[in-house]
Amino acid sequence: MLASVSAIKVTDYKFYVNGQWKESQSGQTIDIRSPYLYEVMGRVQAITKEEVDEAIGFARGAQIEWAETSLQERAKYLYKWADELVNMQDEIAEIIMTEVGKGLKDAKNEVVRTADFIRYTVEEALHMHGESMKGDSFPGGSKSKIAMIERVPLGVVLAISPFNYPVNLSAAKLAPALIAGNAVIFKPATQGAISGIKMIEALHKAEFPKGLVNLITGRGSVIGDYLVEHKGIDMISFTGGTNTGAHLAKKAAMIPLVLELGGKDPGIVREDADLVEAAKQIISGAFSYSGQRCTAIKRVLVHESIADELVGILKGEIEKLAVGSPEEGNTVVPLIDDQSADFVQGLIDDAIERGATVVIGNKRERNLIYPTLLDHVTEDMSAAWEEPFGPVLPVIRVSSDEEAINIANKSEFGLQASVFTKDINKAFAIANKIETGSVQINGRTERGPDHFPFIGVKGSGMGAQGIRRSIESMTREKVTVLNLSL
Ligand SMILES: NC(=O)c1ccc[n+]([C@@H]2O[C@H](COP(=O)([O-])OP(=O)(O)OC[C@H]3O[C@@H](n4cnc5c(N)ncnc54)[C@H](O)[C@@H]3O)[C@@H](O)[C@H]2O)c1
Repeated sequence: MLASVSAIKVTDYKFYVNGQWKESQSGQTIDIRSPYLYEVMGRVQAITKEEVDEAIGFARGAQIEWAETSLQERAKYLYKWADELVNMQDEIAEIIMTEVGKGLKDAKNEVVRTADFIRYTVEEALHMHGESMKGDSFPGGSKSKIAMIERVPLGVVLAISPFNYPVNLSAAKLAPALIAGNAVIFKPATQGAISGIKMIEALHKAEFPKGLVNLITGRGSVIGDYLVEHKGIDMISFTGGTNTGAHLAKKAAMIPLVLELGGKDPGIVREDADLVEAAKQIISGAFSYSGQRCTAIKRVLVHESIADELVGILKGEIEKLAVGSPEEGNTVVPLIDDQSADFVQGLIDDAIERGATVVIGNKRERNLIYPTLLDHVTEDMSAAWEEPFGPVLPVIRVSSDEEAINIANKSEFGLQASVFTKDINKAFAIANKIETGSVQINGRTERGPDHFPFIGVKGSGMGAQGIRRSIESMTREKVTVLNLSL
């Protein structure tokens, strides 16, 4: 059973516009329910379209002056924000835990990692330089023509983030946008909005210019499409599900978009792999935070000759996983809501019905799904293709590297993949053929370290994140040509 040590104090949170915390004119709020305490922990404002217009108006005004300030000056504000986050780490981590059901240690790591992210972003920006070109390198061109190429901000960036890393994935949009001279409209995931509000409380303490960052909360049905189609938005940086991302991409016309979406990352295990090490990586990849990570390992493609042995080791590792409330530091915790748990259970039920074997798991208490390992999963089962965002790991047995590559690439997703083998040549041969943004050799799939480029292809996204790439995506090149009389 889930234990609760928290006494919940329900707080009404305001939204943040022009440097002030405000209640919405709508008079309406949205309840935020803790996924494991099953109680309302707070309420956020359901803001109106007029308030969206107002926030974007303030952002547009503030951005002009902000872009004029020196990089060193902008850096000072961001460093201060990072310091304030570290000062507030206990308070913010407690909120992340209660709101999205993440263990306290991981929640605290998320906050500290975010401060590191912000600092690194500043340092990266301080070391980015433009370039110059002379005209005479092109046939017929003249030495007297010199192009100076610099990066300039895009204007107002709309940052939309998902529930699972409500602070880190939000700051991963705000920090590059701000250091590059943009203003931000930040729309956190509804479940995750209070964590986002806390992050902005830290930002408020850093005394950024008013209106530069505005946090808006509201019902997706009222403000979602309105925001995305708004003429005052110059770029959208979105992280979330593939369906939401695809919907948004259709709505947003003629502005740059970066989309980081869902995944179905395979762990490919060759015959020659160190099975004990591979199993450790796979289990941590698949089950930390109940698999609610975009880069969780979401299927195992294993050579049939070693499949029994691997499945045995995986089962042993799963037996060691702690299951229950995040307040007790468990690895497998209740899912974000009942609907998500129903979806995961549906995938398990469908696989069993079609002949998969339950090695361990298939047990549920409300939205807590016990870690489940399914063997003999075949291509006709939804578990082979759908992203569960929950603690279920399907094992698909293959007879060759080619078959593994083929099944890996048949997926609509293309985020990451892991290849486990002792043969580095084979590892590269497989990696070269895998259609994902990144391939991990002998390691679990994961986003960090945060300065690596992070790329989703096919249904997993568009464009790139990773500190330098994010700054580049939120700026454009501007060319000034000097025509000398030589
Ligand atoms: N690739 C990555 O970097 C990455 C990282 C984390 C999570 N994810 C993915 O995110 C998903 C889980 O997160 P989620 O459940 O919060 O995703 P989601 O798609 O339900 O929501 C993401 C965000 O979109 C907003 N939204 C919903 N409808 C909208 C609309 N019409 N217009 C504008 N915004 C709208 C939500 O309020 C939220 O802020 C998983 O699929 C996971 O793989 C991807």
